[in-house]
Amino acid sequence: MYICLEGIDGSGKSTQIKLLEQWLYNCGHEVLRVFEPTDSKVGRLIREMLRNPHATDENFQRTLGLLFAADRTILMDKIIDAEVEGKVVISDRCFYSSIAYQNGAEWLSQINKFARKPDLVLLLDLEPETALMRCEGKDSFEDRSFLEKIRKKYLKLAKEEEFFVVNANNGINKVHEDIKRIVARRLGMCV
Ligand SMILES: Nc1ncnc2c1ncn2[C@@H]1O[C@H](COP(=O)(O)OP(=O)(O)OP(=O)(O)O)[C@@H](O)[C@H]1O
Ligand SMILES: Cc1cn([C@H]2C[C@H](O)[C@@H](COP(=O)(O)O)O2)c(=O)[nH]c1=O
Repeated sequence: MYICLEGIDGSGKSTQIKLLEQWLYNCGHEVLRVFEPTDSKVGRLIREMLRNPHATDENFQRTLGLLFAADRTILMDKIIDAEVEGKVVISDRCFYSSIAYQNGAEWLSQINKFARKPDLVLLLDLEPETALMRCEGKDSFEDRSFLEKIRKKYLKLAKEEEFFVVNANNGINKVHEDIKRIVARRLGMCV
């Protein structure tokens, strides 16, 4: 089972994924936690590029789209191996981040054709204003109007791809409870 948490910067993905990992582990599941960009050479290059002040330029975004696809392709073996071993894979972002953040769904789908689609996607949804207040100015995408656009794209994707939308305006514990309920149902567990 491959589960992905998506959402704009500062929506609480890292916080929730750690709680989810601990809960799944306590319930007796073997878990692999991954994140994108990864800590591969390509992932580290991406993080460096994200510090660029021109990060929202069109060609810069195209280059990032290609690098994210490469980074993701490298990650796939690890995910597939873990699934074969019966682990639950939980991922902080996946292919859908590229669709939301970079432009051009068609060419992005082409270059991501080796990326496995998650079995379950949870979208942590909240207003960019709140997300920005929670962030610490970590990278150059943290701009209100930009995040507004990204949020709209995510909500559109959620309808098209049947994501579970979680209200991330709530407190950490309530968001965790909501996520647990959705994941438990999918894994056939009781909460
Ligand atoms: N539900 C919540 N209510 C209030 N604060 C929260 C909540 N969830 C997370 N936070 C805080 O908001 C900040 C951002 O959270 P977190 O790093 O988990 O988000 P993220 O989606 O992983 O961000 P990014 O995409 O930028 O890495 C952290 O300081 C975290 O403690
Ligand atoms: C996977 C992926 C990520 N991004 C962006 C989204 C964020 O601004 C950063 C990643 O940092 P975070 O700590 O996980 O928030 O990268 C993107 O633009 N495209 C992608 O495919």
